[in-house]
Amino acid sequence: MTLDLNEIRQQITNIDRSLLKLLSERHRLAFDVVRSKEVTQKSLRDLEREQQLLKELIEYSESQDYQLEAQYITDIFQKIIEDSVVTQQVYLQKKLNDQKGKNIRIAFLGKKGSYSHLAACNYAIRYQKQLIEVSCNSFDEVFHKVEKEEADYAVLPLENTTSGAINEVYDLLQHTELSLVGEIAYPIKHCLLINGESDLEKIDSLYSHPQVIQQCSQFIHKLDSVHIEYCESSSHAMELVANLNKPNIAALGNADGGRIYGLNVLCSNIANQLNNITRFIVIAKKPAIVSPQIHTKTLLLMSTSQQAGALVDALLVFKKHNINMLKLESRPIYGKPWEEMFYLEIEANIHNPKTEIVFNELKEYSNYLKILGCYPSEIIKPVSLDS
Ligand SMILES: C=C(O[C@@H]1C=C(C(=O)O)C=C[C@H]1O)C(=O)O
Repeated sequence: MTLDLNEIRQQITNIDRSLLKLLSERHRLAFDVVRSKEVTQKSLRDLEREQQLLKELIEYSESQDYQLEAQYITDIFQKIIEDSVVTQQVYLQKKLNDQKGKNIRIAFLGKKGSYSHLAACNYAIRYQKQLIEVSCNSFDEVFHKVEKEEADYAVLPLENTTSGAINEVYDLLQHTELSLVGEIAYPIKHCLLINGESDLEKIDSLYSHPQVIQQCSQFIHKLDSVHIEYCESSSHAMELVANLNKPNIAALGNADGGRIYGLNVLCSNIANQLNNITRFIVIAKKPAIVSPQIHTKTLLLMSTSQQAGALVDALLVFKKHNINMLKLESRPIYGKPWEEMFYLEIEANIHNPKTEIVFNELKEYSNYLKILGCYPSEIIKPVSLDS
Protein backbone atom coordinates (compact mmCIF):
# COMPACT_ATOMS: atom_id res chain seq x y z
CA MET A 1 0.00 0.00 0.00
CA THR A 2 1.47 3.39 -0.97
CA LEU A 3 0.93 6.20 1.46
CA ASP A 4 -0.55 9.46 0.29
CA LEU A 5 2.22 12.01 -0.29
CA ASN A 6 0.09 14.92 0.88
CA GLU A 7 -0.58 13.16 4.17
CA ILE A 8 3.11 12.43 4.73
CA ARG A 9 3.92 16.05 3.93
CA GLN A 10 1.34 17.21 6.45
CA GLN A 11 3.09 15.07 9.08
CA ILE A 12 6.44 16.61 8.12
CA THR A 13 4.99 20.13 8.35
CA ASN A 14 3.61 19.37 11.81
CA ILE A 15 6.97 18.03 13.00
CA ASP A 16 8.77 21.09 11.55
CA ARG A 17 6.42 23.39 13.44
CA SER A 18 7.10 21.50 16.69
CA LEU A 19 10.83 21.80 16.00
CA LEU A 20 10.44 25.55 15.44
CA LYS A 21 8.58 25.92 18.73
CA LEU A 22 11.36 24.06 20.57
CA LEU A 23 14.04 26.14 18.83
CA SER A 24 12.25 29.31 19.88
CA GLU A 25 12.10 28.07 23.50
CA ARG A 26 15.83 27.29 23.41
CA HIS A 27 16.52 30.70 21.83
CA ARG A 28 14.64 32.43 24.64
CA LEU A 29 16.70 30.57 27.26
CA ALA A 30 19.80 32.35 25.87
CA PHE A 31 18.50 35.53 27.55
CA ASP A 32 18.24 33.78 30.95
CA VAL A 33 21.73 32.37 30.46
CA VAL A 34 23.26 35.77 29.65
CA ARG A 35 21.49 37.46 32.59
CA SER A 36 22.97 34.83 34.88
CA LYS A 37 26.42 35.34 33.32
CA GLU A 38 26.11 39.10 33.82
CA VAL A 39 26.08 38.38 37.54
CA THR A 40 28.87 35.80 37.55
CA GLN A 41 30.92 37.59 34.83
CA LYS A 42 31.57 34.19 33.19
CA SER A 43 32.65 34.16 29.54
CA LEU A 44 29.72 33.81 27.18
CA ARG A 45 31.37 30.95 25.37
CA ASP A 46 32.00 27.72 27.28
CA LEU A 47 33.74 25.30 24.91
CA GLU A 48 33.86 22.48 27.45
CA ARG A 49 30.11 22.64 27.96
CA GLU A 50 29.56 22.71 24.18
CA GLN A 51 31.79 19.65 23.66
CA GLN A 52 30.06 17.79 26.46
CA LEU A 53 26.64 18.69 25.11
CA LEU A 54 27.44 17.46 21.58
CA LYS A 55 29.03 14.23 22.82
CA GLU A 56 26.06 13.48 25.05
CA LEU A 57 23.56 14.16 22.26
CA ILE A 58 25.38 11.78 19.90
CA GLU A 59 25.53 9.08 22.60
CA TYR A 60 21.88 9.60 23.52
CA SER A 61 20.81 9.34 19.88
CA GLU A 62 22.74 6.06 19.56
CA SER A 63 21.26 4.65 22.78
CA GLN A 64 17.74 5.42 21.50
CA ASP A 65 18.53 4.04 18.04
CA TYR A 66 17.38 7.29 16.41
CA GLN A 67 19.34 6.46 13.21
CA LEU A 68 20.91 9.90 12.99
CA GLU A 69 24.52 10.32 11.90
CA ALA A 70 26.90 11.92 14.40
CA GLN A 71 27.97 14.53 11.81
CA TYR A 72 24.34 15.47 11.18
CA ILE A 73 23.70 15.97 14.90
CA THR A 74 26.92 17.98 15.24
CA ASP A 75 26.13 20.26 12.27
CA ILE A 76 22.62 21.05 13.47
CA PHE A 77 23.54 21.68 17.09
CA GLN A 78 26.56 23.79 16.19
CA LYS A 79 24.18 26.10 14.33
CA ILE A 80 21.84 26.17 17.35
CA ILE A 81 24.73 26.93 19.72
CA GLU A 82 25.91 29.70 17.37
CA ASP A 83 22.50 31.34 17.65
CA SER A 84 22.66 31.17 21.43
CA VAL A 85 26.15 32.70 21.57
CA VAL A 86 25.31 35.51 19.14
CA THR A 87 22.04 36.25 20.99
CA GLN A 88 23.97 36.58 24.25
CA GLN A 89 26.63 38.80 22.61
CA VAL A 90 24.07 41.12 21.07
CA TYR A 91 22.26 41.40 24.42
CA LEU A 92 25.45 42.53 26.22
CA GLN A 93 26.65 44.79 23.43
CA LYS A 94 23.30 46.56 23.18
CA LYS A 95 23.40 47.27 26.90
CA LEU A 96 26.93 48.68 26.68
CA ASN A 97 26.66 50.73 23.49
CA ASP A 98 23.08 51.38 22.48
CA GLN A 99 22.27 55.07 22.34
CA LYS A 100 20.84 55.26 18.86
CA GLY A 101 17.18 54.42 19.51
CA LYS A 102 15.02 52.20 17.35
CA ASN A 103 16.19 53.46 13.94
CA ILE A 104 19.71 53.23 12.58
CA ARG A 105 21.00 54.89 9.45
CA ILE A 106 23.46 52.60 7.68
CA ALA A 107 25.53 53.68 4.68
CA PHE A 108 26.47 51.03 2.14
CA LEU A 109 27.69 50.69 -1.44
CA GLY A 110 25.03 50.38 -4.09
CA LYS A 111 21.29 50.46 -4.17
CA LYS A 112 18.71 48.14 -2.67
CA GLY A 113 19.65 44.52 -3.30
CA SER A 114 23.46 45.01 -3.36
CA TYR A 115 25.37 42.57 -1.15
CA SER A 116 26.34 45.45 1.13
CA HIS A 117 22.66 46.36 1.47
CA LEU A 118 21.78 42.75 2.34
CA ALA A 119 24.57 42.65 4.94
CA ALA A 120 23.36 45.99 6.39
CA CYS A 121 19.83 44.54 6.69
CA ASN A 122 21.30 41.55 8.46
CA TYR A 123 23.11 43.77 10.97
CA ALA A 124 19.99 45.83 11.67
CA ILE A 125 17.87 42.70 12.21
CA ARG A 126 20.49 41.19 14.52
CA TYR A 127 20.37 44.32 16.71
CA GLN A 128 16.54 44.57 16.41
CA LYS A 129 16.74 47.92 14.65
CA GLN A 130 14.80 49.58 11.90
CA LEU A 131 17.22 50.21 9.03
CA ILE A 132 17.24 53.61 7.36
CA GLU A 133 19.11 53.02 4.11
CA VAL A 134 21.86 55.43 3.08
CA SER A 135 22.75 54.24 -0.38
CA CYS A 136 26.15 55.35 -1.82
CA ASN A 137 27.97 55.22 -5.15
CA SER A 138 31.49 54.58 -3.89
CA PHE A 139 33.32 53.23 -0.83
CA ASP A 140 34.71 56.71 -0.32
CA GLU A 141 31.18 58.13 -0.09
CA VAL A 142 30.23 55.38 2.41
CA PHE A 143 33.02 56.56 4.76
CA HIS A 144 32.05 60.22 4.23
CA LYS A 145 28.42 59.64 5.17
CA VAL A 146 29.47 58.51 8.67
CA GLU A 147 32.16 61.19 8.97
CA LYS A 148 29.56 63.87 8.18
CA GLU A 149 27.08 62.19 10.57
CA GLU A 150 24.63 61.58 7.76
CA ALA A 151 24.75 57.90 8.78
CA ASP A 152 25.30 56.20 12.16
CA TYR A 153 27.14 53.22 10.70
CA ALA A 154 28.73 52.07 7.48
CA VAL A 155 28.82 48.47 6.33
CA LEU A 156 31.73 47.67 4.00
CA PRO A 157 33.17 44.45 2.55
CA LEU A 158 36.70 43.75 3.78
CA GLU A 159 37.50 40.30 2.43
CA ASN A 160 35.98 37.47 0.48
CA THR A 161 36.79 33.76 0.67
CA THR A 162 37.22 33.60 -3.13
CA SER A 163 38.70 36.93 -4.25
CA GLY A 164 40.55 37.86 -1.03
CA ALA A 165 41.06 41.34 0.41
CA ILE A 166 39.06 44.34 -0.81
CA ASN A 167 42.07 46.63 -1.18
CA GLU A 168 40.11 49.82 -1.67
CA VAL A 169 38.47 49.43 1.75
CA TYR A 170 41.80 48.59 3.40
CA ASP A 171 43.30 51.75 1.85
CA LEU A 172 40.43 53.95 3.05
CA LEU A 173 40.89 52.56 6.57
CA GLN A 174 44.44 53.97 6.53
CA HIS A 175 43.12 57.53 6.49
CA THR A 176 39.95 57.44 8.53
CA GLU A 177 39.23 58.61 12.05
CA LEU A 178 36.23 56.26 12.22
CA SER A 179 36.30 53.07 14.27
CA LEU A 180 35.53 49.49 13.44
CA VAL A 181 32.74 48.37 15.77
CA GLY A 182 31.48 45.11 14.30
CA GLU A 183 31.72 42.43 11.65
CA ILE A 184 29.26 40.33 9.66
CA ALA A 185 30.03 37.17 7.69
CA TYR A 186 27.54 37.06 4.83
CA PRO A 187 27.23 34.14 2.37
CA ILE A 188 27.49 35.46 -1.18
CA LYS A 189 25.43 33.42 -3.62
CA HIS A 190 25.91 34.73 -7.14
CA CYS A 191 23.34 34.09 -9.84
CA LEU A 192 23.00 34.93 -13.51
CA LEU A 193 19.95 37.18 -13.70
CA ILE A 194 17.94 37.91 -16.82
CA ASN A 195 14.83 39.69 -18.03
CA GLY A 196 11.91 37.39 -18.70
CA GLU A 197 12.88 34.22 -20.53
CA SER A 198 16.23 33.58 -22.21
CA ASP A 199 18.87 30.89 -22.43
CA LEU A 200 22.59 30.84 -21.81
CA GLU A 201 23.54 30.65 -25.52
CA LYS A 202 21.83 33.98 -26.17
CA ILE A 203 23.76 35.86 -23.43
CA ASP A 204 26.65 37.93 -24.88
CA SER A 205 26.96 40.72 -22.26
CA LEU A 206 27.41 40.48 -18.50
CA TYR A 207 26.97 43.42 -16.13
CA SER A 208 28.33 43.47 -12.58
CA HIS A 209 30.80 44.83 -10.04
CA PRO A 210 34.48 43.85 -10.66
CA GLN A 211 34.58 41.80 -7.43
CA VAL A 212 31.60 39.73 -8.55
CA ILE A 213 33.14 39.18 -12.00
CA GLN A 214 36.35 38.00 -10.30
CA GLN A 215 34.47 35.61 -8.00
CA CYS A 216 32.62 34.03 -10.96
CA SER A 217 35.64 33.91 -13.33
CA GLN A 218 35.45 30.13 -13.91
CA PHE A 219 31.79 30.28 -14.89
CA ILE A 220 32.47 33.26 -17.22
CA HIS A 221 35.42 31.45 -18.89
CA LYS A 222 33.08 28.66 -19.91
CA LEU A 223 30.82 31.09 -21.77
CA ASP A 224 31.65 31.91 -25.39
CA SER A 225 33.29 35.37 -25.65
CA VAL A 226 31.00 37.52 -23.54
CA HIS A 227 31.41 41.26 -23.20
CA ILE A 228 31.89 42.39 -19.58
CA GLU A 229 30.40 45.68 -18.45
CA TYR A 230 31.82 46.79 -15.09
CA CYS A 231 29.31 48.60 -12.83
CA GLU A 232 29.57 50.53 -9.53
CA SER A 233 27.79 47.72 -7.67
CA SER A 234 25.86 44.55 -8.42
CA SER A 235 22.62 46.43 -7.70
CA HIS A 236 23.48 49.10 -10.30
CA ALA A 237 24.09 46.22 -12.72
CA MET A 238 20.74 44.63 -11.92
CA GLU A 239 18.92 47.93 -12.37
CA LEU A 240 20.67 48.61 -15.68
CA VAL A 241 19.90 45.14 -17.01
CA ALA A 242 16.26 45.48 -15.96
CA ASN A 243 16.00 48.85 -17.77
CA LEU A 244 17.78 47.62 -20.92
CA ASN A 245 15.40 44.65 -21.02
CA LYS A 246 17.24 42.63 -23.70
CA PRO A 247 17.46 38.81 -23.96
CA ASN A 248 21.25 38.91 -24.60
CA ILE A 249 22.15 40.98 -21.51
CA ALA A 250 22.42 39.49 -18.01
CA ALA A 251 23.51 40.71 -14.59
CA LEU A 252 25.54 38.84 -11.99
CA GLY A 253 24.12 39.35 -8.54
CA ASN A 254 21.99 37.99 -5.79
CA ALA A 255 18.60 36.28 -6.28
CA ASP A 256 16.93 38.46 -3.60
CA GLY A 257 18.36 41.59 -5.22
CA GLY A 258 17.25 40.38 -8.66
CA ARG A 259 13.69 40.02 -7.38
CA ILE A 260 13.65 43.72 -6.42
CA TYR A 261 14.37 44.61 -10.07
CA GLY A 262 12.03 41.98 -11.53
CA LEU A 263 14.86 39.79 -12.87
CA ASN A 264 14.75 35.99 -13.09
CA VAL A 265 17.47 33.53 -12.10
CA LEU A 266 18.91 31.66 -15.10
CA CYS A 267 21.85 29.96 -13.29
CA SER A 268 22.56 29.86 -9.55
CA ASN A 269 25.65 29.07 -7.42
CA ILE A 270 28.05 30.33 -10.08
CA ALA A 271 30.87 31.55 -7.81
CA ASN A 272 34.23 29.77 -8.19
CA GLN A 273 33.70 28.08 -4.83
CA LEU A 274 30.51 27.09 -3.04
CA ASN A 275 31.69 28.54 0.27
CA ASN A 276 31.76 32.09 -1.04
CA ILE A 277 31.51 34.29 2.04
CA THR A 278 32.26 37.99 2.45
CA ARG A 279 33.29 39.45 5.74
CA PHE A 280 31.79 42.91 6.10
CA ILE A 281 32.97 45.41 8.69
CA VAL A 282 30.77 47.88 10.51
CA ILE A 283 32.28 51.30 11.22
CA ALA A 284 31.04 54.20 13.32
CA LYS A 285 32.20 57.57 14.62
CA LYS A 286 32.61 56.36 18.19
CA PRO A 287 34.61 53.26 19.18
CA ALA A 288 32.58 50.40 20.67
CA ILE A 289 32.94 49.17 24.21
CA VAL A 290 33.20 45.40 24.09
CA SER A 291 32.31 43.31 27.11
CA PRO A 292 35.26 41.28 28.46
CA GLN A 293 32.88 38.29 28.46
CA ILE A 294 32.81 38.29 24.66
CA HIS A 295 35.36 36.82 22.25
CA THR A 296 36.84 40.04 20.89
CA LYS A 297 38.98 41.07 17.95
CA THR A 298 41.06 44.19 17.41
CA LEU A 299 42.35 45.55 14.10
CA LEU A 300 45.63 47.44 14.21
CA LEU A 301 47.43 49.54 11.65
CA MET A 302 51.21 49.43 11.93
CA SER A 303 54.34 50.35 10.02
CA THR A 304 57.82 49.26 10.99
CA SER A 305 61.29 50.52 10.19
CA GLN A 306 62.94 49.30 6.98
CA GLN A 307 65.43 47.13 8.88
CA ALA A 308 65.89 43.38 8.58
CA GLY A 309 63.59 41.50 10.95
CA ALA A 310 61.62 44.60 12.05
CA LEU A 311 58.24 43.00 11.40
CA VAL A 312 59.29 39.71 13.01
CA ASP A 313 60.38 41.58 16.15
CA ALA A 314 57.01 43.30 16.34
CA LEU A 315 55.09 40.05 15.86
CA LEU A 316 57.12 38.33 18.57
CA VAL A 317 55.42 40.66 21.08
CA PHE A 318 52.17 38.81 20.39
CA LYS A 319 53.88 35.46 20.84
CA LYS A 320 55.40 36.59 24.13
CA HIS A 321 51.98 37.62 25.47
CA ASN A 322 50.15 34.62 23.99
CA ILE A 323 47.94 36.73 21.76
CA ASN A 324 46.65 35.01 18.67
CA MET A 325 46.99 36.86 15.38
CA LEU A 326 44.14 36.09 12.97
CA LYS A 327 45.21 38.08 9.97
CA LEU A 328 48.12 40.02 8.52
CA GLU A 329 47.59 42.14 5.41
CA SER A 330 49.88 44.71 3.87
CA ARG A 331 49.19 47.65 1.59
CA PRO A 332 51.46 50.28 0.03
CA ILE A 333 51.80 53.64 1.78
CA TYR A 334 50.90 56.48 -0.59
CA GLY A 335 53.82 58.85 -1.15
CA LYS A 336 56.38 56.36 0.27
CA PRO A 337 57.34 53.96 -2.54
CA TRP A 338 58.05 50.37 -1.41
CA GLU A 339 57.04 51.02 2.17
CA GLU A 340 54.20 48.95 3.54
CA MET A 341 51.40 49.53 6.03
CA PHE A 342 50.45 46.40 7.95
CA TYR A 343 46.94 45.50 9.11
CA LEU A 344 46.96 43.10 12.02
CA GLU A 345 43.86 41.46 13.36
CA ILE A 346 44.38 39.99 16.80
CA GLU A 347 42.27 38.22 19.39
CA ALA A 348 42.31 40.90 22.09
CA ASN A 349 40.14 43.42 23.85
CA ILE A 350 41.62 46.92 24.16
CA HIS A 351 39.80 47.41 27.47
CA ASN A 352 41.88 44.64 28.98
CA PRO A 353 44.86 46.20 30.88
CA LYS A 354 47.10 43.41 29.53
CA THR A 355 46.42 44.60 25.98
CA GLU A 356 47.68 48.07 26.86
CA ILE A 357 50.98 46.56 28.00
CA VAL A 358 51.21 44.70 24.70
CA PHE A 359 50.56 47.87 22.67
CA ASN A 360 53.20 49.79 24.65
CA GLU A 361 55.75 47.08 23.84
CA LEU A 362 54.64 47.04 20.23
CA LYS A 363 55.28 50.78 19.95
CA GLU A 364 58.99 50.09 20.57
CA TYR A 365 59.11 48.04 17.37
CA SER A 366 56.96 50.23 15.14
CA ASN A 367 57.12 53.65 13.49
CA TYR A 368 53.39 54.04 13.56
CA LEU A 369 50.66 52.23 15.49
CA LYS A 370 46.94 52.91 15.45
CA ILE A 371 43.95 50.99 16.75
CA LEU A 372 41.33 50.81 14.01
CA GLY A 373 38.77 49.23 16.28
CA CYS A 374 37.83 46.61 18.81
CA TYR A 375 34.71 44.56 18.11
CA PRO A 376 32.92 41.37 19.09
CA SER A 377 33.76 38.43 16.88
CA GLU A 378 30.48 37.51 15.25
CA ILE A 379 32.07 34.63 13.41
CA ILE A 380 31.43 31.86 15.91
CA LYS A 381 33.90 29.06 15.24
CA PRO A 382 32.30 25.66 15.98
CA VAL A 383 33.86 23.74 18.84
CA SER A 384 35.95 20.74 17.81
CA LEU A 385 34.93 17.34 19.14
CA ASP A 386 38.42 15.89 18.71
CA SER A 387 40.27 17.78 21.43
C1 LIG B 1 23.95 28.58 26.64
C2 LIG B 1 25.19 28.78 27.07
O1 LIG B 1 26.11 29.62 26.40
C3 LIG B 1 26.88 29.15 25.29
C4 LIG B 1 25.98 28.38 24.40
C5 LIG B 1 25.78 27.05 24.63
C6 LIG B 1 24.57 26.36 24.05
O2 LIG B 1 23.90 26.97 23.22
O3 LIG B 1 24.29 25.23 24.46
C7 LIG B 1 26.68 26.33 25.44
C8 LIG B 1 27.73 26.93 26.03
C9 LIG B 1 28.09 28.34 25.81
O4 LIG B 1 29.13 28.38 24.87
C10 LIG B 1 25.68 28.16 28.31
O5 LIG B 1 26.72 28.62 28.81
O6 LIG B 1 25.05 27.23 28.79
